[in-house]
Amino acid sequence: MLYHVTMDVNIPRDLPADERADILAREKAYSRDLQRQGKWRHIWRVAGQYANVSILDVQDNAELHEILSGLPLFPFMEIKVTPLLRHPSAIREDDS
Ligand SMILES: O=C(O)CC1=CCC(=O)O1
Repeated sequence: MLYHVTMDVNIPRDLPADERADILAREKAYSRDLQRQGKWRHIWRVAGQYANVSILDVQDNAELHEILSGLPLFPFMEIKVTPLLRHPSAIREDDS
């Protein structure tokens, strides 16, 4: 199943710099691993915001929840999920 996910990040200003750097490094490794697995298909920065728009391709709601709640930045994110399905007018065969 495909999901459109928006992640707004809000890291507290008083978080120690070394802790912040550690979380960001783990976040990057975690998302890159999922991208390599094909589960995290797209990640885009939202211009002018500390936020991203992502497309995830996972088995079901339970797997999506497991992945999102495992994000190192999860405690500092507001996440919105929209389930997607193929549009009847879509012409790309390799994109569902
Ligand atoms: O910087 C972000 O948008 C948060 C994030 C999610 C996955 C990742 O690598 O960074």
